[in-house]
Amino acid sequence: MRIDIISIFPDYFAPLDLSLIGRARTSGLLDVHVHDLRSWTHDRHNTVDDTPYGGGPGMVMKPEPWGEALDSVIGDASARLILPTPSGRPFRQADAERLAGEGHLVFGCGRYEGIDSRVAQDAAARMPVEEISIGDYVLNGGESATLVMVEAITRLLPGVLGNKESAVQDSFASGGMENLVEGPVYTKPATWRGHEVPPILLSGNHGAVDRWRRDQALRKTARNRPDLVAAMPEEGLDRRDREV
Ligand SMILES: NC(=O)c1ccno1
Repeated sequence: MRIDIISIFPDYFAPLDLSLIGRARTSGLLDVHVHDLRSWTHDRHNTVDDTPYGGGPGMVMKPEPWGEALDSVIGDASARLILPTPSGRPFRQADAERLAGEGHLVFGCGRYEGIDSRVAQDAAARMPVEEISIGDYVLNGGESATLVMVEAITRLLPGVLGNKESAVQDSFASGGMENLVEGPVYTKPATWRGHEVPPILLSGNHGAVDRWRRDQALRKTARNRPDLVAAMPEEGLDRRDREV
């Protein structure tokens, strides 16, 4: 997968050199290019914003630099443009799984009051454009949201996680964890400050452990995310599952 990120703060993406993503880049599993939007400005102040038409507070990002940046970055027709914005569709694990199947993603990080809307309109004439929100809150720009989405997406690429099974058991993962969050996890020592690891986990009975883990996932989901329990298909739950 190739990922291009356009931002006025390219240094924001230094974390993409670290840990699993950094190793995926080094190994060639992932090809990430970060671009400074100001590279596509032509005035001595490298201007990227201006006052909004119609008045109002703040500044809007000018379309010209974005248009030139996207023209330059998006060579192939298969690219998909992602625009992080609080007004976008909610980002879910299913989206991370879907986008992990793409060959080329381009993230456009807006700042100020946002990017002139004609940029997305112009881009949509030649590629899929998705406005996506990582949550119902406002950030100072799209950079943090891009980091979140890049991590959620690229960790699913084959070979990035040490054990691909862990992705299958993740909260919200398709294939059995939709609408569920993971239950509690434990490791050695078996006793710590008087707290015991649940004996079932020491039993060696894998079937019983799997059932216990499923039950704990349901209980934690009911406690922390009753909205997900409400969304579960009725046939997947008995009354007990809905209780904490
Ligand atoms: N909630 C979001 O995804 C977002 C992106 C930029 N500002 O907020």
